[in-house]
Amino acid sequence: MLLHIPDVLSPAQVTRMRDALNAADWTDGRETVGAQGARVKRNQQLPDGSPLRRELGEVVSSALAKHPLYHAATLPLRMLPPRFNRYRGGGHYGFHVDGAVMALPAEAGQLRGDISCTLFLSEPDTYDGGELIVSDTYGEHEVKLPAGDLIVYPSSSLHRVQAVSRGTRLAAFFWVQSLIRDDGQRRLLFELDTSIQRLTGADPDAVLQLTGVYHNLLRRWAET
Ligand SMILES: O=C(O)CCC(=O)C(=O)O
Ligand SMILES: [Fe+2]
Repeated sequence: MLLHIPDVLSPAQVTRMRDALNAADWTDGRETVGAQGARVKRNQQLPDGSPLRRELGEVVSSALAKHPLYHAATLPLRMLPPRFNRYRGGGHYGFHVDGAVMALPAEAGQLRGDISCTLFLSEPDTYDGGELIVSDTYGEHEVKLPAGDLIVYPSSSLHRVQAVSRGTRLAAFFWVQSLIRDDGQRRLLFELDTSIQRLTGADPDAVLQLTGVYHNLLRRWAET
């Protein structure tokens, strides 16, 4: 499921983040991928160990923790601390698939990447190109969102970032291991949850029964 989650960061948070990123030291994005990814990746990232990455990553993580739509859509079990990237002057990232299993920091074990996330930090009219293109069984989807908005999509999808021919595209990106590994099951739960929210107040008995169904499906399918 490809889902647009608006307003993860406020305009003030985005502005503060962009100011800090514009003054930051950047490193070659190829440092965090294997040989296959390095062949198609032409962007820059904040160094993994940089204090700024940690500080801004915590702002993103705590904004997500408070976002009901993000929780309903991803059912997160754990996430990799966000990284930050920058594309400009023709920077791009060709078609690739994200790694299936990644190491968590501080030897905290591993994460299975179920869901890939990009949080846009530059306003779309300040750069040309930079669309995230996600390919799935229904074709290719082009995504370019307002600053502060998030796109989530299955990590199993091939995806790429179009070259940025004017301006600068800044973003945060990260991976989530979901309680629900299967994208189809996660989508069903999300649709059920969304309908229950809409019904709330209308028919308390029906809402109670459907809430039971939701939790019992989650109980069947969740892996912790
Ligand atoms: O910049 C983006 O939107 C996506 C980056 C990406 O696909 C990756 O780093 O694996
Ligand atoms: Fe990727």
